[in-house]
Amino acid sequence: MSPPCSPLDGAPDNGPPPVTRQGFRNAMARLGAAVNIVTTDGPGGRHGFTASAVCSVTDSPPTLLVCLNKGSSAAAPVHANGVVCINTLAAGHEPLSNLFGGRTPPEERFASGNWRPAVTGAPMLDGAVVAFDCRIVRTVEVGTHDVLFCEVVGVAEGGSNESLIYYSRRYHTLSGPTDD
Ligand SMILES: NC(=O)C1=CN([C@@H]2O[C@H](COP(=O)(O)OP(=O)(O)OC[C@H]3O[C@@H](n4cnc5c(N)ncnc54)[C@H](O)[C@@H]3O)[C@@H](O)[C@H]2O)C=CC1
Ligand SMILES: Cc1cc2nc3c(=O)[nH]c(=O)nc-3n(C[C@H](O)[C@H](O)[C@H](O)COP(=O)(O)O)c2cc1C
Repeated sequence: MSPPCSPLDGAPDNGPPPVTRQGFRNAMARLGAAVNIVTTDGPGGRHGFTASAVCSVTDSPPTLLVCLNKGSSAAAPVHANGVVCINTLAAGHEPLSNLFGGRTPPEERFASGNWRPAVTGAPMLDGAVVAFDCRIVRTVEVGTHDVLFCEVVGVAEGGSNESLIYYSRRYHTLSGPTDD
């Protein structure tokens, strides 16, 4: 019987393999993830960035985490405002994802899509699969990123049941059940 999975490339017999940045990224490219636009607004100004590194932490209190590159132009506004809205993208939002994932000035990013302020003031996207309005309750610095722990103070579920997924460095669409 064949083994359940192949041996890891480059794994020596006597210890853990060295993992390079590129090796880690290649491995991470094998994981599918929802695509989100994480927005903020307040005294630090309006900003937003595309993020796949978003994860549920606990339901009591309802908390998500977001990993934000410290070098991103969104980092200073996010920390100054202390609030974010995590907008999970639907099928057809690929251009919006690229806009918020590229080196585009913040105001040009918000020229596309319909945005309205959530209770915290962070922009919420019309047509998102779901949007989580959050206050940042804790930040932990790990390497190049800040891990933002975000307490969810409001949820808006959208009408679309087709989610945008990032997998193998490309966008895909995942369909949920239909009502009929
Ligand atoms: N967590 C992050 O900060 C992520 C950043 N990106 C950005 O988008 C660009 C294009 O990404 P891909 O086309 O997927 O090719 P890629 O080869 O740069 O990344 C492959 C995968 O590695 C992970 N990754 C990439 N950069 C990372 C980082 N700085 N820290 C932690 N994990 C990271 C992500 O899961 C990503 O999908 C990347 O160069 C990166 O700047 C993309 C996904 C996640
Ligand atoms: C599909 C996708 C997923 C991404 N995920 C993350 C992420 O989880 N965390 C992060 O800090 N940057 C992530 N990025 C990169 C940021 O969106 C991008 O660096 C930022 O919007 C542009 O940086 P700038 O504002 O400094 O120009 C992602 C980009 C793409 C296209």
